[in-house]
Parts: sequence; C-alpha cells; structure tokens
Amino acid sequence: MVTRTVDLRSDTVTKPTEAMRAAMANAEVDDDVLSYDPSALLLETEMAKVTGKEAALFVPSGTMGNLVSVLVHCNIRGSEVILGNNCHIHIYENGGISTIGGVHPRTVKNNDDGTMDIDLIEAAIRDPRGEIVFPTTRLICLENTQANSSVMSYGMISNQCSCGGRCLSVEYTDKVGELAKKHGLKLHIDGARIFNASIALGVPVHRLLQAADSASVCLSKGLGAPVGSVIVGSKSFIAKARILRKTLGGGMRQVGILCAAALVALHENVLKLEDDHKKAKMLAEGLNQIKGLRLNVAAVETNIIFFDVVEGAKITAEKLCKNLEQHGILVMQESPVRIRVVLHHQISESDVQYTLSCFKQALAGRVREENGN
Ligand SMILES: Cc1ncc(COP(=O)(O)O)c(C=O)c1O
Ligand SMILES: C[C@@H](O)[C@H](N)C(=O)O
Repeated sequence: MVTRTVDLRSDTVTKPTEAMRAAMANAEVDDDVLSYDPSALLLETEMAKVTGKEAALFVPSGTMGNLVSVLVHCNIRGSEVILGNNCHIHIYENGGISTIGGVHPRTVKNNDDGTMDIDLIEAAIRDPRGEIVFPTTRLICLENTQANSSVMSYGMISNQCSCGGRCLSVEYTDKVGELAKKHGLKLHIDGARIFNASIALGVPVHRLLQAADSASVCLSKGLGAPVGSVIVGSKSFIAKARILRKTLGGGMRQVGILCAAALVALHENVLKLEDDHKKAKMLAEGLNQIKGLRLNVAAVETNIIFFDVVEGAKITAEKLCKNLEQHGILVMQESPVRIRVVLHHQISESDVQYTLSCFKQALAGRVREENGN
C-alpha cells in the first residue's frame, strides 16, 4: 500500500494551495467574453506589465496560447513558421497550427541547449522571389525554457547528454529578434516556463521577452496555478487574439475564478522557482551516483531532468517506473530508455531524499533478483 506520493510527472500536477482556493471562492467575476471580468482584467494588466508588453489575454491553456499566437501572425494562407524540431508546438500540440490553422511548419534542429543555430534559421527563411512555389515565411518561434531534451544519440557519454528545461540567453533571443526584423518576420516565444528561465538566468521576464512580438506564458506550470496561460503582445495583436480565442472556443464567462488563483500563483510562487531548481540539481546529483542511470548534471539548469536507464541497470525504464510507482514515486517515461522527472513547489527536500532511496532500492533490488540472492 502506497503511504507516500512524490509526484514528479510534471510541474503541471500541482494542486491549488489554500490561498488559491480562498481567492477562487471570493473572486470578483463578470462576463469575460464581454471583457468585463475584473479578475481577468487585473491578471492581464499585471502580466502585461511583468512581460513588458502592451496587452495580455488569459487563455485556458498554453497549447491554445501558442495556437492563437501563431494564427494571428500567420493569418494568410500559405504562411510558414520556423520552429525547433524538438519544440512543444511541433511535437506536443497535435500539429494544431497546421490541422486547424493551415500554417506550414519548417523545422530547424534544436541544439542540446535549446537554441537553433541562427545561420540555419536564416537559411530556412523562404526566398520571397520563389513565392510561386514556396510557402511564405512569416514567423519564427522560440521556446524558453526548452522543455524537451534532444534525443541522446546512442553511445553519447553522460557529459554530452542533454537535459530538459534549458534556458535561452537574452543575447541569443535578441539575435533571433534582429534576424526576424531583418527579414520582416515576427517572433513568438513559447514562454511556458519563462519564469524559470528568468530566475535561473537572473534576467527579468520583460528583458527575456523584449525581442518577441508575442509570448505565451503558463501560469499552470511552475507557478502552480490550477489552470491557464496568458498571451502577451501589442494591443493590436491581443485584439486579434481575443477574436481567435473565441473562434476556438476559449472565450469563457466568469473566468475570474481561475484568474484569481493565477494572481495568487504570480504573487506567491515566482520566488519558489529557485528552490525547485536547487532540488532538481540535488536530485540529479543523487541520480548520477546510481549505477545504471545516465544523465548530464551540468545540463540541469532549471526544474526538468531527463536521464537514461542504461544496459548496466539490468532493469528496463518501464519496470523501473512501475517499481517506483509501487513506492509512490510518479515519473514520466519518455522512451524505452528515457525517464523525465520535473520538480515543483510541492516537492520537498525530504521528498527528494525519499525519491533517491527508492531509486537505489529499485535498481539494487533488481540486480539482487537477477543474481538470485
Ligand atoms: C514548453 C511548453 N509549451 C506549451 C505547453 C502547453 O501547455 P498546456 O499543457 O497548458 O497546453 C507545455 C506543457 O504543458 C510546455 O511544456
Ligand atoms: C507533456 C507536456 O505537454 C507538458 N507540457 C509537460 O511538460 O508536462
């Protein structure tokens, strides 16, 4: 019987705090489709200020935030967006920009640090002289932090392995912004975890987003709100985004109930992100000491850790996940050999130590079984 649960599946799994529940219960609300919900307006005003943009719009999810943003920028048939081959928009959003928006994706390889080589981005921009045959490039998308880790090619040694949650520097982001402007393109940043990047880099969110024409910021990840994201940009961009949000069914009525919780998250949890990162590093260092696991501790910059179960472990990643679950440790299996763990504010240092002890037992235990002793 599981007496203790340590939920490391994602930073999307947090439960609303008592303060969030109280704020939800007492939220001032009105009809947000008519732009009258006071709590939504309060959150949007604050998020516009924090991100340094003219306006903001609450959306039900980060996926909708990205979809609406791409569709506003690429509102002409035949549009193309340049994005990372390992980015969330391209892998985890059901291809929505194409299946719903008719926007063509043109991927550029994500490097282990989450960037895309700028010369490869520029090479991917379509030559307008070829418009009779080419799609038209209108948008570049970045992701900060870069959630997914690049696939560790076979034989990579641990100090070459990548990890998730990598931060894009402000210098890099500015360079991509300059490239976009040079070619008359827009820049969107999937900032689901932009607050993690800000805390890890010691750079304010508004500075990390300065070069972007739009961004999508998740409140329901490390900040711990139960629901929602906010997209930010110019007033004109947000006006178009509001219409598209309604088109997609994202216009909600008394949404202030959710925005009130998001405001608590914004006020109370940003500074907790640093602890998440410290606990991630602590967990990564502990995992790195366990025979049979391979990861690159140096690549753990924020709250996401990817590691591989290597052959010496004599246990598959699948069996390890099942074994851990029997001890209340919930993780996410990403591939036949790869596991992801994500830290958040509802994971304590004691949880980290308990998790490490369960990993050690699971891996050592399996070896004993193998040897019949
Ligand atoms: C980098 C990134 N962008 C966007 C999203 C989408 O957010 P949501 O799950 O709220 O749709 C996620 C994950 O949830 C994410 O990790
Ligand atoms: C899986 C993915 O969609 C989600 N953003 C997560 O990181 O948990």
